[in-house]
Amino acid sequence: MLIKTAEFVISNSDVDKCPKDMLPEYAFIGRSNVGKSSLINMLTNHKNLAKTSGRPGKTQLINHFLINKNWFLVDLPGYGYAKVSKTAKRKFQKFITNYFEKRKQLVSAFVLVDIRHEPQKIDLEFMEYLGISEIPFSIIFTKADKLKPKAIERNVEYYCQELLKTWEELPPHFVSSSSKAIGRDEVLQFIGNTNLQINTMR
Ligand SMILES: Nc1nc2c(ncn2[C@@H]2O[C@H](COP(=O)(O)OP(=O)(O)OP(=O)(O)O)[C@@H](O)[C@H]2O)c(=O)[nH]1
Ligand SMILES: [Mg+2]
Repeated sequence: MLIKTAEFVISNSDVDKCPKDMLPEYAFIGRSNVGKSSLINMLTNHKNLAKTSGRPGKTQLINHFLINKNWFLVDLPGYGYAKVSKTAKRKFQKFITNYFEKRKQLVSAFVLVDIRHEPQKIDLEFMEYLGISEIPFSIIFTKADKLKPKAIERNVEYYCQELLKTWEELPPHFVSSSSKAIGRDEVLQFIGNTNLQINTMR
């Protein structure tokens, strides 16, 4: 999958206001600061297409980026950001779950987890939610540049073993680094292999 063009289209908190085109889309979700927006920039080879920050809570809305004029990458806000009020958290959760439940154009989600961390309850619960909702997803282990190859292998293996305690099958998974462009070809190839098919049964 070659990315020739990538352009920002719209940001909003209302799934009903997302682009109406029936174009396939892929959404990036995970804890605040895990590297969702950076990964979108790395995949599209754009420095500042999606806004990133060293501080968690940068992305606050659903952001649609049109790729090659015929499919979307979607940057979502992160979950698990402690400094947000309970009311803000509830409001946020609602528009994210609305997005996942209503968005027919969503082909697959990518759940990002920091490769340095042990499996976190909030991520495992989110994956369970996707499973129950029958939304296909893959895992992307981010910030691989922070670890040596041996540690990468060990952490991925450990994560997979933990997943197999509750999942019958492992979801597709990738290792990435946005600063070193690791995982770019694999993720883009995976997207290409899904044939950009919208599941009209959802
Ligand atoms: N070393 C390293 N740092 C990264 C990588 N990806 C992201 N970062 C850094 O992690 C921080 C957060 O990155 P973002 O892409 O803004 O994270 P996000 O998941 O979009 O965060 P929210 O929008 O707040 O949910 C920034 O300081 C990035 O530079 C990576 O692959 N390697
Ligand atoms: Mg972000």
